[in-house]
Amino acid sequence: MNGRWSELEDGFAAGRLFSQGFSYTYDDVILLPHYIDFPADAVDLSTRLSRRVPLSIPCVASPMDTVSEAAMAVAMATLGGAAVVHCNASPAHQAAIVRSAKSRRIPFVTDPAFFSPSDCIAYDTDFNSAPYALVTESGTAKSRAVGVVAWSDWESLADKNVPVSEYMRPAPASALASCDFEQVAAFLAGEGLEYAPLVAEDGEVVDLVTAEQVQMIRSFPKLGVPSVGPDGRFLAGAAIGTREEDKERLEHLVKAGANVVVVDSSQGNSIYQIDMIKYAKNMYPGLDVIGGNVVTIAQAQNLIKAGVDGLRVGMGSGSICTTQEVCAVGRGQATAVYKVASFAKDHDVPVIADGGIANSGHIVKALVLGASTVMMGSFLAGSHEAPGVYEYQNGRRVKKYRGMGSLEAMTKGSDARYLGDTLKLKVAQGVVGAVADKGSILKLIPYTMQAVKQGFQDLGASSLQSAHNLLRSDVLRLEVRTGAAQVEGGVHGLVSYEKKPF
Ligand SMILES: NC(=O)C1=CN([C@@H]2O[C@H](COP(=O)(O)OP(=O)(O)OC[C@H]3O[C@@H](n4cnc5c(N)ncnc54)[C@H](O)[C@@H]3O)[C@@H](O)[C@H]2O)C=CC1
Ligand SMILES: O=c1[nH]c(=O)c2[nH+]cn([C@@H]3O[C@H](COP(=O)(O)O)[C@@H](O)[C@H]3O)c2[nH]1
Ligand SMILES: [K+]
Repeated sequence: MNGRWSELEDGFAAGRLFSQGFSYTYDDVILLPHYIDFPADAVDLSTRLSRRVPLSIPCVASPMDTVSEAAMAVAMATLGGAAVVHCNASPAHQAAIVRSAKSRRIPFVTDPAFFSPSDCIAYDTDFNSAPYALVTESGTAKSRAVGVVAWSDWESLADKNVPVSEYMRPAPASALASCDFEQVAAFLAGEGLEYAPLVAEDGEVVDLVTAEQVQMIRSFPKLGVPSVGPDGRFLAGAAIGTREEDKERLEHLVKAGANVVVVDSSQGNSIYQIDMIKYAKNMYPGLDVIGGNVVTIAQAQNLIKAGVDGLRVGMGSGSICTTQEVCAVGRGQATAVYKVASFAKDHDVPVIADGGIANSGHIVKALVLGASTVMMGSFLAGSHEAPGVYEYQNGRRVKKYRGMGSLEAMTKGSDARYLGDTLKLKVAQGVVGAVADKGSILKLIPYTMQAVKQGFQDLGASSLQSAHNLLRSDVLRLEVRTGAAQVEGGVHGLVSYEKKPF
């Protein structure tokens, strides 16, 4: 071309596209197809969450109190991804969530209610929306199971004021919490049981598994290669803040077996975070520490210098985020991911593209632009595995989803993060909302990963490494979509339609 413009040059290389002074988000850009010489099923999406934490799929659940607790952690680990347990709880409570997730090898948590034989059950809600509750000697998980109360038996009682010992069913044989899904399924089938307590080695009753749950899991796509830590148990991440008291939180989490910690902040390039990273790396050299959030190379540089093993990228891109409106600071997510990943790759630091993921195409774009994983809040909120209960809004089944910087989340209970700030004025950087019921992520994520594989196939990328090679060698070509091109790229011109992705 001899430096001259050529009409045969097609699309832009990422380096050129992202250096023109625009802040682009996923919807602004489109990837041009390349050459297919392998089937979509041959695409390998295995990756790393951080330097020493491998995953078999590039999906991470956000550390938010309407997204990541034990049920999300075990489901994500089962699928080969990971969840980061939120820190909007006391250190002991957060550690208990991590412990609960790591105490089992099955993809679900039912959180049954516990009663002692002398208890009377007054309300339907005492069953935690489950068909069965457990009866133990002391009425807590830490004693021997003596029976099971079926909601249907309780419901048919004329007088609810009788102790459960009078109508409970005898406790069936227990399954060991160390059993994986297939072993639990075989145990229930072998014993001909409808349900069985799941009991840890120390005798603690962990859960109540039912044949119905086993049937439901069987109706989902085949489970992938699970994420298991060096301890042989499900992988679980956990978030911490940057206050002095977060050092004690960190100790609780390490004792509970957290495999990786995320220092959770909207602006990670701070003296507080750098000090916390250095402290955590010094105290627990075997623990991977992820820093963030960052959106620029300068921010990333400081955290990498402090010793992070992973970087969380995104400021204001989240569905519940108002940071860009409130503070005027942030960056378009496609630009942020590309820029930070371009720097982090030379330091072997994996990048998590955090926030703004609304569909599988956004995941493809994030990964191809250099991220190793995507972190999702709204995409996973509203699922069976997300904390909270379903309610109805205008006839739609929804679950609450809220920003961790919303007033409601900031002032929740004993939120230690803001205790020191009681005299300061609090300004929200997030909203409280609701998202539609998404069913189980054990179904949603496998279908989403299949869609991502199809995107990779169109690009001629058989793995994340190969996608990153195409990006860095400028073989990958992109363009910015005009407003009209974005409309054209969506469904348009129909009187009505139903969007049923799978
Ligand atoms: N990714 C995003 O775009 C955003 C995320 N969020 C989420 O909201 C939650 C809260 O985020 P932030 O408000 O950024 O939390 P943060 O804990 O980083 O900051 C809260 C305030 O405390 C100050 N602070 C932190 N450590 C301190 C220390 N040791 N001494 C004195 N002051 C200290 C900070 O400077 C800031 O003013 C997080 O879960 C975060 O992920 C909030 C806004 C934007
Ligand atoms: O500006 C913000 N105010 C908030 O209150 C807030 N809470 C979470 N986050 C960030 O949003 C990410 C999840 O975004 P999505 O719902 O789009 O997946 C999360 O992973 C966070 O990075 C917040 N950002
Ligand atoms: K936003």
